Amino acid sequence: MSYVDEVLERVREKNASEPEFLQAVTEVLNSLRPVIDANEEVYRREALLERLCEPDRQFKFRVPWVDDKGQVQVNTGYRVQFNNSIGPYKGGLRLHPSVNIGIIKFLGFEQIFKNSLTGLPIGGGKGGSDFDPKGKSDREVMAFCQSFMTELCKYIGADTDVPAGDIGTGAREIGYMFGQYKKIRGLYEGVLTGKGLSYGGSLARTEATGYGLLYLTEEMLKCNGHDIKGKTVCVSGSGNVAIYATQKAQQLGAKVVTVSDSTGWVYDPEGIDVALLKEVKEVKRARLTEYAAARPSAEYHEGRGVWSIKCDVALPCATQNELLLDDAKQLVANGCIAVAEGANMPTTLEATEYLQKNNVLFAPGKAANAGGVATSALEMSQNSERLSWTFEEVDAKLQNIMVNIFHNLDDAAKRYNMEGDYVAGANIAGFEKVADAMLAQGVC
Ligand SMILES: NC(=O)C1=CN([C@@H]2O[C@H](COP(=O)(O)OP(=O)(O)OC[C@H]3O[C@@H](n4cnc5c(N)ncnc54)[C@H](O)[C@@H]3O)[C@@H](O)[C@H]2O)C=CC1
Ligand SMILES: O=C(O)CCC(=O)C(=O)O
Repeated sequence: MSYVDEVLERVREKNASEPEFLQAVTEVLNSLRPVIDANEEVYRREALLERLCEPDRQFKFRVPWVDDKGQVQVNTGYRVQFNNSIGPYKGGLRLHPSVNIGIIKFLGFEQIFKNSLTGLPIGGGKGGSDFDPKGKSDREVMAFCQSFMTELCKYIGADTDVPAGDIGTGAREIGYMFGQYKKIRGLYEGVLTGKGLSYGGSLARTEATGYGLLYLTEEMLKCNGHDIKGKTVCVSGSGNVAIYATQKAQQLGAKVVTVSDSTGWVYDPEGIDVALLKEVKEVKRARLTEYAAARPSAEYHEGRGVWSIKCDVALPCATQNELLLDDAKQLVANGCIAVAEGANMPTTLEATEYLQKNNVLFAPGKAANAGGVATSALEMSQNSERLSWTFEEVDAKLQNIMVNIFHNLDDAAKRYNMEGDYVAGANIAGFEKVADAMLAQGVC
């Protein structure tokens, strides 16, 4: 049995109740086969893959807090410190009722390769809680965040582990967590990214994941003889990533015609009105029904359906496993030429394979959405040097990083005779640096 198959079997046995983690490991290890085969003796002796698939450590803790009625509520908090061979653990905090250890492990595992692809010195980690900020008052969100940080602050620090936002964690939550960290630890340091601009945040971090997604998509299209200008784009989600992906796509001359949330979706053939979307989602924290009510050209539909709309480019920006095989078939039938993942692992393995087999350009999330964490690393640099850069400086660095990521994964795929397979290219390019660092640092 090959080394990859042996490790996959062991990982499946050990993590049988964590389907998302198994999905992520299976995708990565399968596409690394040519690299592993070429170095099998050393990797096997050093148990490199076993070490890569086992987090350095994981924390699970109780998060008690008091709601507005005086009732004590209890949630579960997690932080998985997956791999710090190339830098301090770095990765977001997800606040969503679906959060469990398997989801945090899949996200932390993906983060190792994504962070490596940025070219910046950051390792992989992820955390979160099953707390749902939706429908909670600001006071309740603050109470939760303070309690969450009261425990988390024991394990993190500007040079050890630097969390950030993810689903359900935006500037408000990061602010409350930063305040609590500072109060308990007595340190004013860059322990979190995505901070507000008045206390150490970076310009362009809010926009970075969505903008970065478009910079990479634009480069991928250009290198394959297409222009983003004039293209019709379907976006899913309507959170941080979706909003700024939509904004940048429209700035680049494309037309975005859909967005969605967990209850429904909007089709707006005249193009999504970003100012209205921001008002509904960022200011009012309301449902998309409010967008449709205020926009005569928009249709609102319950449930899922974004991928049924004809488009040239699809940008899944909501959550994992939201683009299924049937969606992929529909996209291909409608003439879609490119899919770039704004979310983490939004496309199932079967859907990805189908898209690739049908010559749809496919940019995986660990490359396409790396602009967020890359800009977080730029925020860490600014915090360390006690300076802040202009929006234009950060945006230019982001653009450069995203274009480089595309070329690195394109080159990696070509080196292993898999030209055009950007999934394999991203995994290989991300893996090589981490593997070198792990081997150089000995058995640890
Ligand atoms: N915020 C960031 O900088 C980064 C985020 N990501 C990923 O992008 C994705 C979106 O994250 P954000 O925009 O930050 O979160 P967000 O909390 O701002 O927005 C999440 C969006 O997804 C939708 N959503 C959540 N669960 C859903 C479901 N089950 N079905 C349909 N829609 C659902 C929500 O309604 C919302 O529109 C996630 O996969 C996240 O891990 C990846 C890289 C960086
Ligand atoms: O900005 C960060 O540190 C993390 C962003 C994130 O969670 C992600 O890339 O999925």
